[in-house]
Amino acid sequence: MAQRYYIVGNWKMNGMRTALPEARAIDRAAQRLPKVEVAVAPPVTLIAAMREAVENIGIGAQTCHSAEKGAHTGDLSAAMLRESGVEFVIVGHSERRADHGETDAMVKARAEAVQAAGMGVIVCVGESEAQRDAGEAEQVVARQLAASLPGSADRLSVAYEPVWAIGTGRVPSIEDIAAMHKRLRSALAQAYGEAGAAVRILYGGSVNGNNAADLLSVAEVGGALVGGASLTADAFVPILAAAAELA
Ligand SMILES: O=C[C@H](O)COP(=O)(O)O
Repeated sequence: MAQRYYIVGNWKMNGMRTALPEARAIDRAAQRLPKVEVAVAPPVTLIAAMREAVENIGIGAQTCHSAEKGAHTGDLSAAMLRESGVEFVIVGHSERRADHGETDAMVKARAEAVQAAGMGVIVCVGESEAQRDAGEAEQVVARQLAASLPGSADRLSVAYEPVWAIGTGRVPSIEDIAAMHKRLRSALAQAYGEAGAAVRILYGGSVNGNNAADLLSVAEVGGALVGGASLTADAFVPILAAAAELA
């Protein structure tokens, strides 16, 4: 494949300072596996310490506000996150959409704010189990993507995460992942023309060391967004190794 696999660990609301040795071990593995682009999005409270602790992995944030500043108690702007040491921000994760009512329009605005601050952005989309069962997964996700995408493909990645596969140990069939990623690729071409081809499409949802090779082998899967299995080096490094093996 032309681009390096992009393997991103999303620590969600996990990790105190006692987790920093895990980040250091992931960092050492990433140094040994230069064919893979590795990143971790820790909770905001760990960003500064992780910045000090690692050299070979990217560091990201898990969400941000779309405004530059103002009366938004508890929120952080893209520029603040950049100053704190991150290079990318995940936006539109299904947990943000469900827990905080983030709409497609909000996701789009956040993605544009992240780009305006000069960082990479990962826009997440995915169907519910009911939508998958109703045979509507592709249409729903394509619609969600079209409404969530920023105006530019600059430093953009997309993560396809079926909601029902997150943290459940269940993954879609290889055929279903292939069909969805193909659909997303054509949606990106429609949105951005030629520039859409450079956008990496990650798969997320119960990725682990045992299934990573199969999932990353699917056409148009350019990496993975990993939750639970990114919290320890023991679980995460086998995923990085699988990507390196395929690179
Ligand atoms: O952002 C990561 C995803 O929500 C996947 O989480 P998971 O690997 O624990 O299923």
